[in-house]
Amino acid sequence: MKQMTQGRNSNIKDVQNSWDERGIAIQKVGVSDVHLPFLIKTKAGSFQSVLAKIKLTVDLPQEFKGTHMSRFIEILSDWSQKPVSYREIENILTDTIDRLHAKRAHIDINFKYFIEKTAPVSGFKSMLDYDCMFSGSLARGEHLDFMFGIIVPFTSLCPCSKEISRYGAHNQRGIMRVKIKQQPGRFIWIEDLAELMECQGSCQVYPLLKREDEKYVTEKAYENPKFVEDVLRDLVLALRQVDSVQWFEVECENYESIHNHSAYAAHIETVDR
Ligand SMILES: Nc1nc2c(ncn2[C@@H]2O[C@H](COP(=O)(O)OP(=O)(O)OP(=O)(O)O)[C@@H](O)[C@H]2O)c(=O)[nH]1
Repeated sequence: MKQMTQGRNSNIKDVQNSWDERGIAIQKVGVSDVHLPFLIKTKAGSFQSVLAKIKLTVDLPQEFKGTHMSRFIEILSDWSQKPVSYREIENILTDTIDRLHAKRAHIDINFKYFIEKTAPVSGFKSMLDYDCMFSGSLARGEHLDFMFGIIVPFTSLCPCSKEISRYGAHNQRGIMRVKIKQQPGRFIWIEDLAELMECQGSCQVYPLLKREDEKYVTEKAYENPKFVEDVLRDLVLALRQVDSVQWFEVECENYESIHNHSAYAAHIETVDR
């Protein structure tokens, strides 16, 4: 789909290329809220077709009036047909720097990714959706600065409620948001990070549960009560164990069933190796 970007319409004025006198270099200019089908590489060696929401930008020197917006869409349209993961993000950004004659390029790709879950007792299979984000920044001649983010749902059961109540304990669905940066060249599969994260709640969530599964998850959460702080701390310990992780940001949020507000905890860490 790559098209000629120059040499056409030489009789139409190129306003973008005209001079700007305000002396302001722009740090990020480009396109946002671009929705495109993208192919995301899977751990199994294939790819998943997702609906991606994309922001792609470059720097613009102070002397130019405007960037060439059409070229961002040319680039994204080309890449929407090739399976993408960490390495391809670097290639997309190199391509963007070259085609926009820029010094730096940045991309955010947000998408829903599906992973098959197996119900704990019945073994029924179903697909759970995870919100994911690839974010990359590249300057000419430098290493890719890549961040991977994922949101994973979980069940939590309150240890205080369990301790003080004659019956039951309040429990709820929560979410963990994790963003990680890894050593250059290292990459963790979405499937592996999701699995590591969802072990940290009182119990995992599943799209499809039969009665025997429902009994199992109810009792499992009851045997494994956790405050939002417990979930966060266990997640921090688990992320420190992933040897390629250099930096992470973690947020946990419990949509409390006894309040109309959430319990929230957050932590940012540069891992000391
Ligand atoms: N820079 C800039 N471009 C805009 C803006 N609004 C619309 N445009 C775009 O201007 C584009 C056309 O300009 P270019 O992308 O430079 O197109 P072109 O000159 O035909 O293409 P090239 O030969 O690749 O430079 C259209 O894609 C419009 O989307 C804006 O606010 N800023």
